[in-house]
Amino acid sequence: MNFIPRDLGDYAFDDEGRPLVPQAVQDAVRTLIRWAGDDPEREGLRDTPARVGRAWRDYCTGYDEDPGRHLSRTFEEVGGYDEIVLLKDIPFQSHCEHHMAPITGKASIAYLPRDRVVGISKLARVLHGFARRLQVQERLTAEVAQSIQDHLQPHGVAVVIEAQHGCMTGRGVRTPGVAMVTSRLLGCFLDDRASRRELLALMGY
Ligand SMILES: Nc1nc2c(ncn2[C@@H]2O[C@H](COP(=O)(O)OP(=O)(O)OP(=O)(O)O)[C@@H](O)[C@H]2O)c(=O)[nH]1
Ligand SMILES: [Zn+2]
Repeated sequence: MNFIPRDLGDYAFDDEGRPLVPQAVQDAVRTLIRWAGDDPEREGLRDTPARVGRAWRDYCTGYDEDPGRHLSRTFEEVGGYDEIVLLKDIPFQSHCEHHMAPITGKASIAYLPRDRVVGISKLARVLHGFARRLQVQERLTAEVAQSIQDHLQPHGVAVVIEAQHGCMTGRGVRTPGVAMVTSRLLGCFLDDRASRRELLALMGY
């Protein structure tokens, strides 16, 4: 799993339980403020470097976990249920690795259980574990699908993500209102047309 050790020191927390932000991180934010054209010493910006550091710890908590761990607790007794399980339109936020701009969207995650199911919230937890990192949407989609495949070994997995990229709306091409759609289908959803049709109908596509 893709754990990246932070090379700026161990986590430490202040009296209120907030993470302390290393000086190097605060200096980097101060430099960025200067580069943006403002004065990091003016009153309104004085605490901003520490806030930004804490915010980025918060955006990127996915590096602190193996999202697949959420899938380790499974249930076998589900009354013989052997149809598609779909968690639809899960809202999420991520950040693009090119500009570190927000990616906001929704994901639909489905699987066809073989003999084990997971608590349904765990599918959303897996999504957030991969989303709270610097990402491209294609990799996020593939990682969520592969994690479910590896841990549950179901008959099939499908992940469809629709998202808007802040780097396309607030800057650059400045084109709001467009959604990027990505999908990863595995197992029966890839190989079997009837399963795929049923899945896409359930998802509303
Ligand atoms: N495929 C893909 N592209 C992404 C994603 N997030 C951001 N991008 C794109 O990454 C590309 C980076 O392109 P570059 O030409 O290196 O960077 P840039 O000069 O800032 O590009 P513009 O955004 O077109 O101004 C841009 O086209 C972004 O729209 C993503 O999740 N998947
Ligand atoms: Zn971007």
